[in-house]
Amino acid sequence: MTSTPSTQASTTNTPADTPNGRPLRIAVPNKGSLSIAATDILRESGYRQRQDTKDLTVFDPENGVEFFYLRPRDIAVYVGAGTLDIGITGRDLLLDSGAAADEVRALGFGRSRFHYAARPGTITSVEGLAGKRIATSYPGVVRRHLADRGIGADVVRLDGAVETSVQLGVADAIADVVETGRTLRQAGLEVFGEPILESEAVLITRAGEGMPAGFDIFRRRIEGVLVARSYVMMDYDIPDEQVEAAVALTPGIESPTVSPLHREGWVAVRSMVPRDGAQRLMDALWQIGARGILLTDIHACRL
Ligand SMILES: Nc1ncnc2c1ncn2[C@@H]1O[C@H](COP(=O)(O)OP(=O)(O)OP(=O)(O)O)[C@@H](O)[C@H]1O
Ligand SMILES: O=P(O)(O)OC[C@H]1O[C@H](OP(=O)(O)OP(=O)(O)O)[C@H](O)[C@@H]1O
Ligand SMILES: [Mg+2]
Repeated sequence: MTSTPSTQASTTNTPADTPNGRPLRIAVPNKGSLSIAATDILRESGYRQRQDTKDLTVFDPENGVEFFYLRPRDIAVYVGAGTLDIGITGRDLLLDSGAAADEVRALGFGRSRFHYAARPGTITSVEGLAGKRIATSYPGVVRRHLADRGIGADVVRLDGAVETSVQLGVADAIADVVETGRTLRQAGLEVFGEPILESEAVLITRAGEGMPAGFDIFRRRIEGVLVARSYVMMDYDIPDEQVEAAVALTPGIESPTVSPLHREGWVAVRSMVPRDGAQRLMDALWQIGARGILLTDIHACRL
């Protein structure tokens, strides 16, 4: 990818400058596996998002940001060129683009592995790829992976449905995104070798530049939502003599809140706990005498 695309905001809500200078410009996947989860996290972070999947841009003047809905593959190119300040894209797409953009935060959705695969028994190791044809939509990632290992192979670039290329005789092996493995099985292919990389959605900014103005607030909002998703609030009542044992089980992020109860000899404890394992924690608290144990969702936070 060598060209630098220009941004063309072509909706009616083109922004004027915000009072604090120009808005922060953020690239969001317009379709594909990352699109819905990306707009969900932005909406939960309090940003205005598009109502219609055909909208190309959304201006959010209250928050001083403008969103550009772009092909996920192009997002790193815009951010690397400095045309846009921040992007949400896949780590694999960022690496494939070779753009001058850096991953600043993993976002915990759009997880996948990138693997080589072939018909069982034909190619069973990365070394076995020497002299073969490998079909992929990620030629940058694959060429680098092969070059690092000194393996010469012919990389065939396809836009999608890469798994079918072996059956059609276009390639001997493929390198592609694997999520459940269903597509590979359907095509009669099997992965071999270690995963080439593990990917998920990431926040990216331009490499070598300081963080763009306004980035701190944006990042804090996103982090607030991610923490809120992975933690729950736990409340319980416990006899005084068991408080230390209970607090050891639920240490919270900084320190749990312990408040007096009207009932003599008892206190109420409130603490954030990881969502995973919260039920086991409730069992353990019950065992040591806690009662009235409540779990509630957190929608957003600043820690
Ligand atoms: N099951 C999946 N299939 C494809 N990409 C996935 C999957 N799960 C996660 N991803 C991630 O989504 C990004 C690819 O997004 P992209 O929109 O280009 O492909 P897509 O979901 O295949 O969309 P489309 O094929 O409709 O263009 C990559 O970062 C990839 O790792
Ligand atoms: O392991 P799985 O759960 O089967 O998912 C992985 C498949 O999904 C994606 O294809 P997509 O449907 O996006 O079609 P495409 O190849 O045309 O992009 C990806 O390219 C793999 O083919
Ligand atoms: Mg696809």
